[in-house]
Amino acid sequence: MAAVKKIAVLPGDGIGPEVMDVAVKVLDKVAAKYGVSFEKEFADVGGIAIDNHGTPLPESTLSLCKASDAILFGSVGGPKWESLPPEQQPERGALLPLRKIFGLYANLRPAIIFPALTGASTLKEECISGGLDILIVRELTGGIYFGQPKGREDKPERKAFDTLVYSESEIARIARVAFEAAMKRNKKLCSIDKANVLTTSVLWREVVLEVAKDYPQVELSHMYVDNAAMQLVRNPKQFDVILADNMFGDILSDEAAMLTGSLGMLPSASIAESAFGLYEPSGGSAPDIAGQGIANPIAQILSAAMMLKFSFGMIEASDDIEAAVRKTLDQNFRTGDIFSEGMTRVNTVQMGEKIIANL
Ligand SMILES: NC(=O)c1ccc[n+]([C@@H]2O[C@H](COP(=O)([O-])OP(=O)(O)OC[C@H]3O[C@@H](n4cnc5c(N)ncnc54)[C@H](O)[C@@H]3O)[C@@H](O)[C@H]2O)c1
Ligand SMILES: CC(C)[C@H](C(=O)O)[C@@H](O)C(=O)O
Ligand SMILES: [Mg+2]
Repeated sequence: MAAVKKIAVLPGDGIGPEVMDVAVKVLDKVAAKYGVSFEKEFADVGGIAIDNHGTPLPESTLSLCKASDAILFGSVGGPKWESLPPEQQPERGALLPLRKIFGLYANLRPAIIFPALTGASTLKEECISGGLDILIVRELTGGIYFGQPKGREDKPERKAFDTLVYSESEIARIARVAFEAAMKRNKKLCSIDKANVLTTSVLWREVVLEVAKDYPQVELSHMYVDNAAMQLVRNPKQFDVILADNMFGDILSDEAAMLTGSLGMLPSASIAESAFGLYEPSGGSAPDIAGQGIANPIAQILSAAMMLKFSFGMIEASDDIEAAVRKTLDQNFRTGDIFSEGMTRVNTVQMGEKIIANL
């Protein structure tokens, strides 16, 4: 019997608990099928933690994460907590500290168009025919999200500032992750920057070029972020692996999500130097549809699959989940966000049941 893996399950806010419920049931099915055991412990994070404990990242939640092998995260935030001081809000008070505390510097966001979903993409069929498979590698613990100083002054007029800073070691380690990923894929890497304006980007390009010397088989290109945003919708098939800093990667991954049909399809893995990781959908708590039971649970389910692969080394089980998702889409089941004429509309729970039946 394999060692028991301990998972800190943090559903969070909005659609988080709705889609997490389904992902946990998928894990139960995997456990039964593979004769493994997952010890899942739930804790509050984000807005719900503010409501229940007065803080978005309670000490008890943090200790649970520290005692676990991985974190399965839903999403945090929503209108209810938006007027709190920024540092006390769910995003800045819980999600960003978790990323920093656990050194989760490598954020992998695969944007895959399942062939059955080409019709759900906003792009013309010919741009994505044959499917699409892009991996965005986003730096997650540096850049403008964390640089100091950061703050505001109110006199003589209101002024606010964030600092964009990157060191060569931060750039080199994320570049290595991207090159390694490219080696396992189509050996193409596009590094995104704004080197025509930003000094950090000049260093970014310099260091990426140095790391590239260790990966002569990888075809490396550089692209300014504004052009990249345009190229992603013009001809997304030119990309294999995209490497980006924290903020550019945030923006481009939402854009890439839409190519796949919906933000509800895009999972993510945030990993540390060790096998430890936090796994969450790339999208958020979707307050506009929360509480209606209609959210797409696939991003959360595929995030759990990434956890099996990257933190637990359970490649076969992970592939199995992906295959079950693929089969369910081939059977024409669709939540509202990816629904189109002639398909069978299902809600969150039903989508989960269909996927589990295909596992
Ligand atoms: N990792 C996170 O916890 C995370 C990520 C992004 C945003 N947020 C937070 O979420 C809140 C809402 O942010 P937002 O509205 O800008 O972005 P969002 O990602 O929550 O929603 C954007 C759009 O995508 C749709 N969408 C997202 N996930 C979906 C799913 N699974 N199924 C169907 N549709 C889905 C939403 O309905 C909405 O129309 C904010 O408080 C934001 O800070 C949290
Ligand atoms: C909620 C927010 C802090 C977060 C980010 O910007 O990293 C989100 O947009 C994401 O993409 O995970
Ligand atoms: Mg984002």
